[in-house]
Parts: sequence; structure tokens; C-alpha cells
Amino acid sequence: MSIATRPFHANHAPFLETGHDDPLAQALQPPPNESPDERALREKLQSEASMISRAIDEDLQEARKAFERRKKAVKILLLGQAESGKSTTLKNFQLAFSPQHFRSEKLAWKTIIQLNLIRNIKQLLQALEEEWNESQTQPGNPGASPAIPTTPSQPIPISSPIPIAHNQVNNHAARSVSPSRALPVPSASPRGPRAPPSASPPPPQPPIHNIDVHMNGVNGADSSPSTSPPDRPAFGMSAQPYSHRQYAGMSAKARGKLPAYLVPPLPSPPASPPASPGPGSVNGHHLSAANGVQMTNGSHSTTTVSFSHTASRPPSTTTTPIHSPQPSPAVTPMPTLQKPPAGREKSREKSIRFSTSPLNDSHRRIRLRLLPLMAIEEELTKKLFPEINNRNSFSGPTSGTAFPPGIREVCVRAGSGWKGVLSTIVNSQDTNVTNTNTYGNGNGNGYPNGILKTNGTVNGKRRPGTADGYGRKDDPTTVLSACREDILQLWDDPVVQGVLKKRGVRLQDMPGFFLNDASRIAQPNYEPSDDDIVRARLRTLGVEEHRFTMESGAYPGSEWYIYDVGGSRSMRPHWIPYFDDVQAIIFLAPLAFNLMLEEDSKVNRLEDSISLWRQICKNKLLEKTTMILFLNKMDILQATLAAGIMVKRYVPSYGDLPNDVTHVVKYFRDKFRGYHKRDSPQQRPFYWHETSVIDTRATSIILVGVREGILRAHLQSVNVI
Ligand SMILES: Nc1nc2c(ncn2[C@@H]2O[C@H](COP(=O)(O)OP(=O)(O)OP(=O)(O)O)[C@@H](O)[C@H]2O)c(=O)[nH]1
Ligand SMILES: [Mg+2]
Repeated sequence: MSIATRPFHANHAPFLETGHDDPLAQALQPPPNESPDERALREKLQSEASMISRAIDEDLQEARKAFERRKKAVKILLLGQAESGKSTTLKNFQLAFSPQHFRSEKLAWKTIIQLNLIRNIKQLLQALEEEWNESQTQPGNPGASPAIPTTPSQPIPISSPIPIAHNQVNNHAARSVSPSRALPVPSASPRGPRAPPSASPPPPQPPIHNIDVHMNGVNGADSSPSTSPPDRPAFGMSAQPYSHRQYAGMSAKARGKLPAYLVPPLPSPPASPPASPGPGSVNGHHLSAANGVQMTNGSHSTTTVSFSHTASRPPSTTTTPIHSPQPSPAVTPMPTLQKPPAGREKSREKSIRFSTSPLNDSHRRIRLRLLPLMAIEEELTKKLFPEINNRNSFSGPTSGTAFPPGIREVCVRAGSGWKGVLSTIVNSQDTNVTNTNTYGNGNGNGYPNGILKTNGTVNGKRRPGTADGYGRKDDPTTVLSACREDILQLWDDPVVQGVLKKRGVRLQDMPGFFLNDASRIAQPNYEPSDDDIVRARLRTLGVEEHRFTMESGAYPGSEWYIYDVGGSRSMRPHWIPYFDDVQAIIFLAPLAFNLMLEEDSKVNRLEDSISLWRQICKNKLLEKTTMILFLNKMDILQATLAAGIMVKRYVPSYGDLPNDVTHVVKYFRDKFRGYHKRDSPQQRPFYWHETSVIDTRATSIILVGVREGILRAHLQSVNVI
């Protein structure tokens, strides 16, 4: 009873003070008979524990704030097929609204631009090699044209013929020697403005299927070429032709066994040269398949594409002369054989190759001097993106592309932190010039076969910036600047341009084309311009999240998340998890009515774009998402139409509408708009723009409008306005 009437404090206070019934309080009680040292240690541990606890609380707080910020942030998903311009649009966003952030990544982009340039050079050399290979013929075996290695240390298999960029005409065009698929283009100065594709003869293309075909039904056939292993030294390899004296001293049998590239060149032409040999002969020797080759497009006959599911009849196939039957007047003859004594002629005819190529020894020497670039590129890409760019192990989305091995695109996996890696590498190269190379081939100089001598010479030629103190010899900046004159000489050479034209190779039209800027980029102090960065090509794999804060505009400080995705078919399933959390989709759709998909050369790009658009429009997760359509690559459409390429040839339902930009854009825009209206589960905001996102100025104006539109819709949705 007394307990019941005892005041509360009298009953419980003593327990609270001593913590007799609270296990935690008991545990925290100092032990009895605690010494001063023990006490100090205990208090120290307690203070550390409470600091950790506070830090965890702060982290949680931060995470909560970040979550709230993210919830309020504007989120945009960039969608579209591969090479449609998604990453380029992202860069425009950053440049327009977060320029400091954009420029802070300059260093990383510098290396990508250098890699793009090296890849251009590689493609150029490859085209020249193929020219060389094809121009060599043995009378007894006209078809023999073995593949040859590109670098002495690590041969790159080259298929012959290399797959053409039949799917890429302007921006990513003809990149190989399968001329029947290349769109013929008028000649243009290599440094001049991009030339539009020529109207005549019309471009032979693989059949285009009905544009309404459901894209899921089409599987990505591997269009990559089969490659043959190299079995013969490359042109321009260290094997030099024998001197005339050596050659004269050989037996007929030994001479007969000599490959053409080891046969000494002809002496200087006589004052009055003999009549020019026809395409079928050189120096009196008959050539069966070297020059003047005509290829038909019989196997790539063009069928028409129809929006209306009607079966279309392929138009009659045309025969397209690809190789000019006569060498161009500017062409200098390749070293060829002197006519042998009559008795030996027959046996030699059987075994010696004859070259009709206009390429000469100076081209070979330049090529040889450029080889270190290939080694640099190979090693750098391996080091940066080992699992992606290692051609032996990678079997991802680029493995089924039209890129020949060795000149495939540089790509980067989302979240790999490649910018940080690159910046670190570039920084260390810039500041630590005395470092030894980190990814050489083991011979200590980073170059294959000891081409680069430690005294700064390559085959006796002094190279600036190598061993004479300008920079590191395994650094792309150093090696590019060392090769600068050779690059310019090769690219400006009318003979080389003639070969490219003859082979239908349009390097200018490829993504990440920088050869016209080589004199600027191959400088020791090169710094990329904003435009360089925007034009740099780096294929996206997976989905990349880019967060940035608006540095200016109506809502400075607002946070934006932009998701940039890889657009090739194998990448598309990765998009879906992002659908339910974005306010807007920017869909990039180049009106590439005459091009084929890289990953499936049977599917027209525009057909694929429309199918993809329809799927996006139908998706229930996106029913409230603002849809913004960028009809991109308007510059390319303009050039294509200006060249006289007829839309109705590819899209019969286009009929006899005028073949000009206004009508073509209106026609396809209405298609996209119609599908949006028809396929969307409910009404939602829809905007469209005509864009050329490599034009940063024009794009920034468009993006201001896009940003305001998205922000307004977003603020309305969260009831702020
Ligand atoms: N001429 C021209 N080229 C463009 C345009 N937009 C993009 N490009 C180029 O097209 C190439 C591909 O652009 P990206 O932005 O990398 O394409 P993507 O859609 O991100 O491609 P993936 O990452 O493979 O999905 C790059 O070399 C760009 O410079 C354009 O409007 N005109
Ligand atoms: Mg991309």
C-alpha cells in the first residue's frame, strides 16, 4: 500500500539515476574502480563513437536531400537509334547551360578526339593498302590478293573487300571498298566543305522492307565481314625493293619468286615516254584484273519501300562503274618491272605481281612512319576500355558492326568513369614527361619493331617531340605532332585523294572525322575547341546518367538529369528501367531515308526510326511524358537531296511530291506526328524540331525553347505554377 501512495519521483528517480533496470545505461556505466587511464581511454572511444554516429546521421540527411532534389530535378531521356545524335545533343545541353562543367572535361575529350583522328588515319591507310593489294596481280593467278598486316608487331586482319558503309552515306559513309554499296560522291577538295553525294549514278542499296514492319521482328544480322588472316607483308613495310644491282645479280628462278614489292622500280622515264598503256596492260604485260574494274550491283538491287504494305518491285539494277578505267592524269605510276629479256618473260609472267596502283614509294614511306600511331591507338584503347575495346575478347554490340577489325569505333561503357581515367592519364602525360612508358610493347620505346629509335628517329628521320625532349613517346599528343607533316602530306596528296575517290571511300562522311583539322589537332599544344568536343565520336554502351546544375537561364541552380543511352539494337532493352521516372523524352530521328542500319544492313534507318518511335509512343510507362522529336541531321538531308537522290526511290509512297527539303521534312514529320497521335495511350505534350546538332549555335537556341517547355510542364506537374 505504501508503494501505491509513494510519489512517482520517490519511487523511480533512484533507478533512473543509477540505470539499474536499463541495460544500455548499465553498459555505459563506468566500471567500478576505474583508473584515470582507463577512464581517459573510455571517454576517447565514446567520443569517437558519437562522431561516427553523427557522420552517419549527416550522410542519411544528405541522401534524403539528394533524393528530394532528384525527385524535383528535371529528368530527360535521350532516345534514338545508334548514331542518331543523342550524345551530341547531350553535349549541346552541357555547352549551352553548364559551360563550365562542359569545359572541365576538355582534357578527357582531347584524347578521344586524338583517337578519332588516328582512326581516320587508320582508315585512310587501310584504303591505300587495299588499293595496293588489288592493284597487284599475277598473270597466272589474277585473283590473288592476299591480306597484309597493318603493323609490323601486331598484324590487323583486313578483309577484302572491306565492308562498305552502305548504311552510312553522308555522315558515316562509305568507308571501304565495296563500291557497289557506296554512294558515289563528287570529288571535293579534302579540306573543302563536305560535298553532297552525287546524283548520278543512283545509289545501289540493299532491299528496303516495308517501313511499317515491327522492328522487334527483325534480328540483328551480323554484317561484319569475314576476315582473312594476313599472309604477306604490307605495302610500305620495312621490306624494301631490291636495288637494280642486286636484282640483276639474281638468277631467273630467284627473280621469278620475288613478290612485286621487292622488285626494283623502273628507272626514270625516258624523255619521250611510250604511249600510255591501256587499262589492261602495264609495260606491255597484260593485266587481268587490276584497273578499270567494273562492278555491278546485281546482288544489291534496290527495292522500294512502302508505307502502305504493298509489295514493291525492285527497279532495274544498274551497272555502276566504280574504278575509273584510266588512271587519273595526276597519278604517278607505282614501281613496276622492267621488261625482262625475251627468254625469261614467260616464266616471270607466271610468278611476279604487277602493280597498276598510282601509289608510290613515298606513300609507302609515309605509311611506315605513321605506323607508331596505330600502336598508340591500340594500346591506349586497350588501357582505357580493356573489356570493351579488346577486339579479341569483346563480343558486345560493336562486334556485329560494319567496322573492319582494327578500325572499329571507340566506345565506352556507362559508369566506367572514363573521363576521370582519361584526365588522369593525360595529366600525367602532360606533367611527367620523364616517366617511362606505361604501355609499351616491351622494347622500351613503345613502338613496334623498334621503328622509333631512341635517338628520336624513325628509319633515320628525326621526329620532333620524341626522344629529343618535347614529350613522351607513348603519348598521342607527342606522336601525333611528330607525324603531323606526314599526315598532312598524305591527306592532301591528290594521288591519295584519287585512290579514295576511285574506291568510293568518303572518310569525310564518317562519324568523328577530323582529318581536315589534323594540322591543328596534331600540334603539341593542341586544346580542343567546343566544336571539336561536340563532333567527337564516342559510341555509348549502356545508359549514362549526367547530372548538372543550370548555370544560367530562367532557373539557375535547377538540377537536371539527362540519360544518354546506347542506341544500337542490343542496347535498347536497357532503356526500359528509366521510362517511369523521366519528364521528357528527346527522340533523335535522322531522316536517313537512303541509309541502312549498321547492325543490320537489311534494315533501312528511317524505317527503324519510325518503328522505334511507334514503340516509344505506345509505351504505357511513358503515357504522360513530354515527347520532343528532333528530326536531326538536317544538313545531311539537305546534301542528299541536293545531290538529286530521290526519296520516292526508297519510299514509293512519297510519290511525285517535290524532292526538296521542305516537302520531304513535312512528309516525314507528318508520319511521325500521325503515329504519335495514333499510338499514344493518351494526349500529351508533343514538340518537334528540325536540327543539325553539330551546329552548336543553332542547337543552343532550340535547346533554350526545349528547356523552358520541359521546365514549365514539370513545374506544372509538381504544382509549382
Ligand atoms: N552532319 C551531322 N552529323 C551529326 C549530327 N548529329 C550527330 N552527328 C554526328 O553523328 C555521329 C554520331 O553521333 P552521336 O551523338 O555519337 O550518336 P549517338 O546517337 O549517341 O550514337 P550511339 O552512342 O551509338 O547510340 C557523331 O560523329 C556526330 O558528330 C548532325 O546533325 N549532322
Ligand atoms: Mg551516344
